[in-house]
Amino acid sequence: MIETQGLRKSFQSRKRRRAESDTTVDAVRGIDLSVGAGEIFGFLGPNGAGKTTTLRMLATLIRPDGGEARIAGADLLADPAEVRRRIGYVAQGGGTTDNASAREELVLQARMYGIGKAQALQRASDALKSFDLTDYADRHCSTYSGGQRRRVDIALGVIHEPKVLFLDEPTVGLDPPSRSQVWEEIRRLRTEGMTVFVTTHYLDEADALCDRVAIIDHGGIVAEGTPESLKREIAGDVVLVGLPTGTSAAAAEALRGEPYLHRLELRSPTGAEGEDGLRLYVENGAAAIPQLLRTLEGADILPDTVQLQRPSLDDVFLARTGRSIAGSP
Ligand SMILES: Nc1ncnc2c1ncn2[C@@H]1O[C@H](COP(=O)(O)OP(=O)(O)OP(=O)(O)O)[C@@H](O)[C@H]1O
Repeated sequence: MIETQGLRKSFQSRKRRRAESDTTVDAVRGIDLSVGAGEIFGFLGPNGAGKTTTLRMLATLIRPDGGEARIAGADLLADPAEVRRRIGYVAQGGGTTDNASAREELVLQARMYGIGKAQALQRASDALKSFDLTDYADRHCSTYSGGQRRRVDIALGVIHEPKVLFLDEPTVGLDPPSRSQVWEEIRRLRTEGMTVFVTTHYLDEADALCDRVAIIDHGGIVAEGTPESLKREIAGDVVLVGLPTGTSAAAAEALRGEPYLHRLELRSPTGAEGEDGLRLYVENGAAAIPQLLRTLEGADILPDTVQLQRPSLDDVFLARTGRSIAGSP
């Protein structure tokens, strides 16, 4: 449903002062993607990784500098108007106006896609029902909660029944219940046969919502697969050790070479700067913990905390890039 080869885009960032020269930002550096019909496909990466730029190219809002793409059977470069008819796009900030109601917005959006008045009214009222918005349908959008407004945004994105829906960071700023409701709406669209391409920098969102995930960093894909298959790459368990300040280098030194240890990162359990800790990738966490405690005791180091975790998508990102998504700028 979405196929891309070598898609790329650079921006010239203008000089701030005369003495400075213009610089080129390679926002997307050749991306190959293949998204099947009816999939929820996640595009996961830290801020500035190139997610929005990729999405905006696929949604025909900016022209790629190179590469090719076909979306819902139409060619992105040769026939962007046809691509536009077959897709829906919901931008990060959404598209609702304060002083219009959800019903008015939906009817207007349907009319803009050339749908007749009677049918537009019918589609609006069907959408209000399926997105659970009927109770506030005729109030101004300015009175809606963040979650209600987000549901209106998504309803606007699918009013013309597109084959593919692009969502840019759909749950930013939402509280946990609203977030779950938005996930439910996205899953419902999948059961109706829609293909959904969603960008996110939330690890749990990619993990819980998406059938497949591509992880992007510095404009390139660093890993791709189902959340489960990506996590399986990181064999074994993760043990997070919180340590007294100033002891992590000595603790790492003491543990290096232990037979049960696959890899070791100097990183506090919360990822916060200034805190000491280790992230240990081990074969079997329950067996490794007593052994590592003995080794640390032998080096006169008493950990503050020890936690056992299953690998997360952040561990996949860490393994591929040496950095954490959660700790990236
Ligand atoms: N119009 C522009 N002019 C110059 N640089 C740009 C422009 N748009 C994006 N960039 C740069 O391209 C890179 C990728 O940006 P992009 O917005 O695609 O990232 P993102 O992964 O969507 O990040 P975020 O989650 O913060 O939105 C960044 O370095 C950004 O500063």
